[in-house]
This record gives sequence, structure tokens and C-alpha cells, in this order.
Amino acid sequence: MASDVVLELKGIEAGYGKAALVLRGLSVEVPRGTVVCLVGPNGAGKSTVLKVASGLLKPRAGSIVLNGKDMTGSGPQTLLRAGLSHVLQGHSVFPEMTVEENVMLGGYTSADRAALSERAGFVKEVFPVVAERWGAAAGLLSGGQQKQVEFARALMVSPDVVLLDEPSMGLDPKRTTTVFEQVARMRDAGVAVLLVEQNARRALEMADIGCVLDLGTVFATGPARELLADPKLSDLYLGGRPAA
Ligand SMILES: Nc1ncnc2c1ncn2[C@@H]1O[C@H](COP(=O)(O)OP(=O)(O)OP(=O)(O)O)[C@@H](O)[C@H]1O
Repeated sequence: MASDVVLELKGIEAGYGKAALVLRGLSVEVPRGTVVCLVGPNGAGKSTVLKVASGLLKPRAGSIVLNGKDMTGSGPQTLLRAGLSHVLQGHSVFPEMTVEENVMLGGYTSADRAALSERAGFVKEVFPVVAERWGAAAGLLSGGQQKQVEFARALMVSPDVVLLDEPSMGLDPKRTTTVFEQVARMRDAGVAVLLVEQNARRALEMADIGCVLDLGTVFATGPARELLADPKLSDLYLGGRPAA
């Protein structure tokens, strides 16, 4: 494996309980310093890919390689310590707690106060809203701002790769733009991102690499701009609508 690949899923087969397979031999690579965006129709298995990558769902076959090390079979805690942080779908800030308390929760695995304080300074630089509202109750922030608090929390463990499940969910177009700008900032700060988005066109405009999933496998992958320009593919990931 090339050393510039942070996360690699190879030949993954996975499903829930005794039900049929959801992922059928899926392979995805996340190169260092890039945003890789998974798109595809409802039920294609996008969120399931993230659950397998973060150790929440054990694959029945295939392997998970993080920073060149085979991590197949590891649980979420082990993967977190090895450099992979997962921001789950939906909102996970604690509204009565301050932004600071919410962000610092991300550093609970470390007892090194000096390192945590330095890291907090770094995430405040990446996410200006987090710095501005540091002492405010998180519940007073807008939905898009709360997403940035979740991103900041995920960066507290100094991950090499962050998994984001539908960060634009429930946000209006303006706030979606802001959230995608913050995803790009994470990437520019040196963190690779594997992202699932329903908002396919806008997410691919921001991403470096796109990956179109269908029926549990990768139907097409390549530079995000090339996928955007292919009308046959946009038919699939835009739910049957012809490309603009
Ligand atoms: N916890 C679960 N238990 C059982 N089946 C599940 C579970 N989560 C997802 N599935 C099934 O796995 C398949 C893929 O779901 P997944 O959420 O990965 O798709 P998706 O591409 O992210 O879809 P969407 O775009 O609708 O969010 C679906 O058929 C779904 O019903």
C-alpha cells in the first residue's frame, strides 16, 4: 500500500445480523490530505461503509487498513486511538454544556493537559465560530455552528482521518455552504475526510475524489469534478434527475 493512503477498505462484505449483505466486495481508498465523498441512491450502503470503517460494524470479509496497519476486527476505541474519528449522523452536541465543554469531551482519552490545551488552540484556529462562542451554551448556536462544534470535538484526538455522515442534514443551503467550507478547512489543516452526503452535487463540488455507490459496491470513482461532469452518473446519485 502506498504510504500516502491513510485509510483503505478492501473487498468489504458487511450486513446487519442475519440479513442479506449490504456491502458486496466494496473497496475505497482515502489518500492523505483529501476529501473523499461517497454518493449514491438511498440504501446503497453509504452510512454502512462509515460504520465498517470506524469499527461499529464488523465486516464478514475484507480488510480495513489504517496508516498502513491492518485494523480489521478492531473496535471503535482502538480505531480512534489509531487515528480515526467518526462524526455520526444527526446532532450530538450537549445543548446545556458550553462550546468549550463540548469540544474538550473529544479529548477525554488523553490526560496530557498541556497537549489538550495546545490542541484546543488549534481547533479554535480551524473553526473561528468555535473560538468566538467558546464560553456560550452550545444549544444557543445555529445548526451549522453546532456542526462545527462536532467537527472541533472530532479533531481533539489529532486524527489522521475523520468520517462525516451527512454533515449538511437538516441545514438550509447557506448553512450547508458554511459546513462544506469547514470540511475543506479540515482537509487544508492536514486531516483526510471520508464523507457521506445526500447533497451530492454540492458535496462533490467541494470534494477531491468522488465515489458513486450502488447496490453495495463502488459503481464509479475518480476526481470529483469528472464525476460531476458525467450525466450518466448524476442520473444515479441525484435520484434519477437528469444532469443540469
Ligand atoms: N441498523 C440496521 N439494521 C438493519 N439494516 C440496516 C441497518 N442500517 C441500515 N440497514 C440497511 O442497510 C442498507 C443500507 O443502508 P445505509 O444506511 O448504509 O444506506 P445509505 O446509502 O447510507 O442510505 P441513505 O442515503 O438512505 O442514508 C439498507 O437496506 C438499510 O435498510
